[in-house]
Amino acid sequence: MPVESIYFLNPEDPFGCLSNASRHQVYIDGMSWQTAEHYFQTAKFKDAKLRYAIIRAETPDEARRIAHQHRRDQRPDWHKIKVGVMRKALSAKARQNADVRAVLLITAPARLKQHAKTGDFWGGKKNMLGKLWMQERDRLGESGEFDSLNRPLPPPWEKYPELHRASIGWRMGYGEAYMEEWDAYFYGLSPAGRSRYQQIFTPPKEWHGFYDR
Ligand SMILES: Nc1nc(O)c(N)c(N[C@@H]2O[C@H](COP(=O)(O)O)[C@@H](O)[C@H]2O)n1
Repeated sequence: MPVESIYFLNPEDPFGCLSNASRHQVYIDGMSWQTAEHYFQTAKFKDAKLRYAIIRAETPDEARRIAHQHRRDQRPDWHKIKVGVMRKALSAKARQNADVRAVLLITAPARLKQHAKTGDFWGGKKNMLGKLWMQERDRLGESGEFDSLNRPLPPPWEKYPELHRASIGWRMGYGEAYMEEWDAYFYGLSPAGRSRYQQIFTPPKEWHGFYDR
């Protein structure tokens, strides 16, 4: 089954809380930051005055604008550390904001992509921001139900497409063993998890009504 892609960029859009510009505070390195963007843009500099100007910027766009204006004063190792800085920002944002965490987890197993208008690093071809979000999603779901949905057990029609629904193979041999495994997996999910699973794996015509058995 093809994996869908979810795009984000503007904070007002349905998955906009994944944008660094969304209005979610983060608490990192002993202080509170207005947005993840404020934290990220400030981290580029060592100069205290400049850092202060970015910290106090009224909007995340303004923080980014000031940082870009002073590009030449960036710390020399910035390109080596920037991915780690971004990872730290996203992790704090998801762990400290329940609404962001809920949206992030419900995106599974879709691919996350920043719909950047400019640049190919955080969005575009490289899509580093999307990749970091997916890594954070995996970490958050590691021991929980969302991990089961990230790596779902495929439904019987995807696992053994050679067996038609009425086949005796589902009552004997490998089909039977798989059906037992699948039942244990599916009925082990919460009602919300089962509902999400059914959205992801819509049965083909032959298997219509399967979930209502
Ligand atoms: N608003 C917006 N529009 C674009 O087209 C973008 N590519 C981005 N990217 C975001 O900007 C931050 C990093 O930028 P710089 O490394 O300072 O260029 C980061 O939050 C990206 O997600 N934003």
